[in-house]
Amino acid sequence: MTQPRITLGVSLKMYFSYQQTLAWSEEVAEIARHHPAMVNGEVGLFVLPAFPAIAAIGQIFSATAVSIGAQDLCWEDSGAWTGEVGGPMLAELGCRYVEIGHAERRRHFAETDVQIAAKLAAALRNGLTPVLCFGEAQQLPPDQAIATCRQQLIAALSEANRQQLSGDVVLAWEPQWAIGAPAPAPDAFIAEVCHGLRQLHDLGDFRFRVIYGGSAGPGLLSRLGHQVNGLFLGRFAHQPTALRQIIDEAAALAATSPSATEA
Ligand SMILES: O=C(CO)COP(=O)(O)O
Repeated sequence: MTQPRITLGVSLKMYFSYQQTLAWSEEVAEIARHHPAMVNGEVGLFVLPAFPAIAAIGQIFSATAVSIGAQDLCWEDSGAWTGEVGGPMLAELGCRYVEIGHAERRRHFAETDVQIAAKLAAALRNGLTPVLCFGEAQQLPPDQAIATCRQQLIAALSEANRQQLSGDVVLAWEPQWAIGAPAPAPDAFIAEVCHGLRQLHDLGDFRFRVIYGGSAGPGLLSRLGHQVNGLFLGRFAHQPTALRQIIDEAAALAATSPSATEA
């Protein structure tokens, strides 16, 4: 499948109630139905709600270009895994994306590199595009941040590589210190690290898009230009008007994309 020139993702984390999730999705679907860059596929948007809202927002976004996904999955496909949700059910529900390894899951639920690698393989095995989250814990110079991220990526992709799986993977680089902060990481730092991450070519048989997350909001994409393939949004997409502004910025960027197929 042809990739959008700019990819935007929104994780709603656990911020919204069920009804708030539906109301927000209705407003975003309305934007997506009319935005030329979304209708023509130049700007892609995926939305990751809490599990119970997946089916309902799948209906809301059904006649739009917006893809849906989940914020996590089990590394096993079925069986005695109380409380877990497997990739086959996510695929059945119409998910195209699944987030893996977010810093909050590592921190609060003690997710390990081994579990994250198994989840990534489970996603690919079930035809889901992993949104692989990674990022350095402390502020580091760009070269050290890239080296730290590279190690995390090698670990996260190891099981998929061992099983000779391939496919699209969204690399959602989120410096942990920039998540939930008042402002994103400095523009020049984001640009340099994303450039470095896009130069990593020895990670396996995957097609990567590198998107930045961590207090990303309106204005950032225009400032970064073609240094990134897109953004992974949290709080600053809660207002549909702010998300529309970011989609406008993505559309402007897509229109000046150096490549017809990939930013
Ligand atoms: O973690 C993030 C996206 O998953 C970023 O969240 P914030 O933009 O709210 O910091």
